[in-house]
Amino acid sequence: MDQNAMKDAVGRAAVEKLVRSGMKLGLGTGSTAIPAVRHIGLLLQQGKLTDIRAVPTSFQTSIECEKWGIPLFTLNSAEIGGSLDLTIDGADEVDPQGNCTKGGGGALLVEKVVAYASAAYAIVVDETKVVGNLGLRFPVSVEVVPEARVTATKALESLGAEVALREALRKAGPVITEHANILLDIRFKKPIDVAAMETELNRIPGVVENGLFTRKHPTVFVGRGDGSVEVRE
Ligand SMILES: O=C[C@H](O)[C@H](O)[C@H](O)COP(=O)(O)O
Repeated sequence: MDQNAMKDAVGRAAVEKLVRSGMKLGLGTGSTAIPAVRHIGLLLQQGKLTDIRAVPTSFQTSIECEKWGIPLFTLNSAEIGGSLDLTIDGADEVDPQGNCTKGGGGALLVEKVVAYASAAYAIVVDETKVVGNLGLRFPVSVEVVPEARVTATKALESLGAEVALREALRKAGPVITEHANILLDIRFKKPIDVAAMETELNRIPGVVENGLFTRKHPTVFVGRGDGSVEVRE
């Protein structure tokens, strides 16, 4: 089974197991979360799901919801009231405890606000994302105000990280996030205390948010090459 089919299968499995009519849902970003969004859209169109109120985590997710007619709100909307029943999202890496890193698609800021406002949290990944320790192979994303690029880089290096400014692919210059910030990609040479590091990174002046997600205990859906989906509660 190829990776796209795996992502479809894992997204569908999470929706089938967890999404119910009447829910206030946070919807994630990226190539693994979007198939879950599509499946919700399909179930709505088929009348198998009703009364879904969705909060998207990015421009990409909003567009997908618009395509499917999924009713969109913000966390501030009266219909949402700042709390969600469930959020389904992807991840860059996930460890055996369910801690994860996010932000490979640049959407970590709203993703974290939405995740931490959700009663239940589900992560959908393919098996290549499961690691023993976070941040050694795939970098941890750190969203920083542009004015703090150099000072934040120095502070991150003093925490033992290798730091790289995320460059845009088809534009000269850095990636600019949906909130007009830059992204620093940081990689560690040895295992870190992920919960402590999530707090520590946000203490650096100019850091808006970081891609370590350690304060929720998600249900993790892992798509495997043989087409099966493992559910880790
Ligand atoms: O900023 C993007 C998000 O955190 C994504 O959920 C994460 O990067 C995983 O994306 P994908 O499923 O495309 O690998």
